[in-house]
Amino acid sequence: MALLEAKDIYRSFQGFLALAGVSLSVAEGSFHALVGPNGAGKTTLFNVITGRLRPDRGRITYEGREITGWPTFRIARMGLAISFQRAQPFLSMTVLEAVAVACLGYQGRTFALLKPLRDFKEGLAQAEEALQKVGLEKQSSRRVSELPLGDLKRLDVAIALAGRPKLLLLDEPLAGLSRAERREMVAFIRELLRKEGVTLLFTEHDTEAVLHLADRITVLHQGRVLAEGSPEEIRQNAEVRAAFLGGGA
Ligand SMILES: Nc1ncnc2c1ncn2[C@@H]1O[C@H](COP(=O)(O)OP(=O)(O)OP(=O)(O)O)[C@@H](O)[C@H]1O
Repeated sequence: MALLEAKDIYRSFQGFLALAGVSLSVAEGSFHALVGPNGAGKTTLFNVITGRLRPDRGRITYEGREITGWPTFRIARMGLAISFQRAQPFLSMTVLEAVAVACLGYQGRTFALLKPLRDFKEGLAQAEEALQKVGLEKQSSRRVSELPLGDLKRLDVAIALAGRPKLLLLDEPLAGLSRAERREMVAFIRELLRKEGVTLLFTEHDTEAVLHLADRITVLHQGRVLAEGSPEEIRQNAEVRAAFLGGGA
């Protein structure tokens, strides 16, 4: 069954068509990659799915419910997680505080004058659990801004998992990592999400990692779906090889 569906999505920027009728179906339990050369429209589609951008046309459904145009926070509360780690306010917090604040945010709580301590303690307990899941418990009192990139990416996942999502969206989770770190990150994502039963939709430029991690791949090119299939089908698709895989992107 499809957990997420995008149907015939159009989105333009000042007359430039970034998405020209894209459809995508993410099956529950799958690891689905969205790939394509620079400017193909991947981030724009992510932003439309998560409510950061409104599509000009088309529909997004999640668990069979139409969510097109819903605000991001409402979509997040339905169990569709996106990463927050690069948001400025998080950088000055400790690792534990960043995850705790995210936990409270998912539950629609804030630091009000009344009951803040009890809520925050609950948030901290959940945050500790999330940090253990990603192996960052020893870093919990470090500032987010001091973390090496590999740990920042794990924090990204911890923050997303704190909302107990069904679907996780990761935009280039391996960007900036060394070859060895990328391998480790792929194994980490795969094991953790399988254990948690989380469906994954991700973008990534590292072709080797995509072929290892994904069980379904959609290839975007110039705002359109060029191909869709299993890693093996995509690897053998001549059009894809010409437009993308052979291009070293
Ligand atoms: N806010 C914006 N204003 C104007 N043009 C935009 C905007 N956002 C995206 N675009 C354009 O839309 C096209 C698709 O961009 P998008 O960022 O979705 O591509 P992408 O596939 O994510 O690329 P990359 O792999 O480089 O991140 C690009 O030509 C980009 O310049």
